Amino acid sequence: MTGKIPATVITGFLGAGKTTMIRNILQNAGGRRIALIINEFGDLGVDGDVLKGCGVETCTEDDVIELTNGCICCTVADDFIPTMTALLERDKRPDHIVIETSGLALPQPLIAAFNWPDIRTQVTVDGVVTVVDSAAVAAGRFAEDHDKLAAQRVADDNLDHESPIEELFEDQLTAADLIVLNKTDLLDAAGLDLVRHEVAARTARKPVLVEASQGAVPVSVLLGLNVGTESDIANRKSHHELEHEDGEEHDHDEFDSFVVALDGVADAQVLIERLRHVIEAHDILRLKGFVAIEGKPMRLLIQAVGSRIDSYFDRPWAAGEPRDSRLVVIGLAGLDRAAIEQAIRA
Ligand SMILES: Nc1nc2c(ncn2[C@@H]2O[C@H](COP(=O)(O)OP(=O)(O)OP(=O)(O)O)[C@@H](O)[C@H]2O)c(=O)[nH]1
Repeated sequence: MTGKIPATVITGFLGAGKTTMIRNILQNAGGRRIALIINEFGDLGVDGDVLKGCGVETCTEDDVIELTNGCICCTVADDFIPTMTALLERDKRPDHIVIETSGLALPQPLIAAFNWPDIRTQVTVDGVVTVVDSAAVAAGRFAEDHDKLAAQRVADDNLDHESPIEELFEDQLTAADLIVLNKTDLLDAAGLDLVRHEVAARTARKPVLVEASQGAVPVSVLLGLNVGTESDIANRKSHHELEHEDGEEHDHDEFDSFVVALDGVADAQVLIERLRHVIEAHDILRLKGFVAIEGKPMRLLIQAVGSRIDSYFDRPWAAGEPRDSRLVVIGLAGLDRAAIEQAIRA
């Protein structure tokens, strides 16, 4: 075996643009054989599907491995390590491994897993890239919402944290070797300046910041950082690790996710307007999935981050493929599932 295989960990909050950036990496890989490990919260596998459908020749279905368990950090031993081991046993080993964490994952335990004896000898963390939704930062989505927190505390005595979203955002920044301020197309210069300061203020470390739109960062900037991050975990502790130095497990009770299945949808625009309304009424953080529109040969991909909704027909339904319409909904714990399902299906 020649040197260790570099692995890039791509993290960032729900909807920041991780999958979009990875797609850009695959399209510009320059012949490099890249294996992808993708983890998603909410078991619908939308990201894997988007990437498998990206039509990049160098990226075959075999090279996209999905861990649909939701939280890479909690499943490190159960899922991630055997997946990684199997990948390393393949005849054709990848030149580079890219791991997309779920938008709700703490990257720290994942990075620590690279110190497992079987893995450490064969792979090294090239670097941790944290993708930031600059528009969401500018809109104050990661700043503490005191009213909402107070309401959550009333509902749950055990809430020992500050805002779970804010903590997670900071933990993902703290893990970074490189921070991509994405979605700059949605901001003006002053807004971007504010985001730069806000992000820098939320991590004691000083990782490099790059700005991007649609995750378009040159591959030469993203890959080949050569940091060996697994040897530097002591400097990147999460809030949770700092609070519980005994390494107590964290859980995701703070977030909630479920899938809504729809029957035939007649009009895409009507559905999207309805979704916008539901997202705002129920404070949904992320909603995505595929929908069959009656009479249309293509499936509609829906991607909502907060109340910003993107949608496009991504590919024709395959012959014999069930035309299922399913949307994954993610929000803070306590989502009113029955009301949301009813409103989406109305
Ligand atoms: N306007 C704008 N939209 C973007 C940009 N980058 C990504 N998006 C959109 O934001 C939405 C979420 O992008 P994804 O790449 O799926 O985000 P993600 O971080 O992988 O999301 P999760 O896996 O759910 O955490 C999609 O609708 C993208 O098209 C950008 O730079 N500008």
